[in-house]
Amino acid sequence: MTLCFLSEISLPTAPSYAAVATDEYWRTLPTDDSQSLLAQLQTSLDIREQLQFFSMAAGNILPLSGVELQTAIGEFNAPGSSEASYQHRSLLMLKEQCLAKIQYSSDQPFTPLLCKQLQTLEVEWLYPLRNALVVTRLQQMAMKDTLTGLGNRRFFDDSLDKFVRLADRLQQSCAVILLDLDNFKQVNDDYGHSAGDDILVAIAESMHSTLRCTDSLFRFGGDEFAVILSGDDVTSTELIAHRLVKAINRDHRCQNYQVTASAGIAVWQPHQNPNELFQQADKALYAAKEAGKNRVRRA
Ligand SMILES: Nc1nc2c(ncn2[C@@H]2O[C@H](COP(=O)(O)OP(=O)(O)OP(=O)(O)O)[C@@H](O)[C@H]2O)c(=O)[nH]1
Repeated sequence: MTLCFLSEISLPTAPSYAAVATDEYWRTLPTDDSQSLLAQLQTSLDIREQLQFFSMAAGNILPLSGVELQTAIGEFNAPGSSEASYQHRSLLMLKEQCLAKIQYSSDQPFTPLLCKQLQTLEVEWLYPLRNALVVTRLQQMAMKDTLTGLGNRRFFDDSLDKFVRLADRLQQSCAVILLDLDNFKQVNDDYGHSAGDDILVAIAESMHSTLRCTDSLFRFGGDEFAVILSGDDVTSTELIAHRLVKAINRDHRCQNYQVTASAGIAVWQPHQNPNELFQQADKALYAAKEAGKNRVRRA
């Protein structure tokens, strides 16, 4: 028996259902039979955790190799999910509202009886899932800048904290790029606030397409953006900062309004706290402005 699933499991009572479904060992694990699925689902507002509970219960109906949930806020897979010969799809509907599409995979066919049993289980999930979706959506909204859709200042602060702690623990590195538009006030003054907003959106798009999806990009404040890099990407911090500044230079909308950008970068040093790292990047940004704007400076 491969125990590799165990390390991925955060909930002691909810191991990967894929492992449960395919291995005898799991039946000997202590389980809390007194807890119904509904009671378990009600202990969490985290969609991944709920999916784990649900998948465990579904895995008792037939051996499953995967459960995939598609919702308006993202797609989620039960841990250990893999492809199999048979699929069964279902819509999780609550009062004519489609909360999610669910797809089960198994090496056994889904008979009408099994489908009915799965449906009974799905009904138990509807309200807890609805609550988890609402909470997750609200959390996402609280972390987003409404104009550009990028992460906001709060998200940046949380992320920087996490990246620094991770760097410390794994003895890796991380870096911050702070980027501030040059002469942006002039756009608002000359062409109006709405033209300024359009430029901010265009710049967010342009920066987003310049970065890889693993990079974390935030709109930090009015015309300030931030990027956090970690792991191997840190060695390319300077290159990435130059690429971002160039991308803004090349954007025809920025050219039209004569908007450029300055960037300051700082690479995390062991034992530095997030605030110190940020202050360093901010100083470097100030130096880039002082040196004539439209350039990158390193702390
Ligand atoms: N359109 C728009 N403007 C904003 C928004 N948030 C902040 N601003 C404006 O952004 C400008 C930022 O000010 P500064 O950073 O001092 O202006 P700047 O001209 O870029 O100055 P330098 O950084 O020295 O080049 C201010 O005029 C703010 O009113 C927003 O959401 N939309």
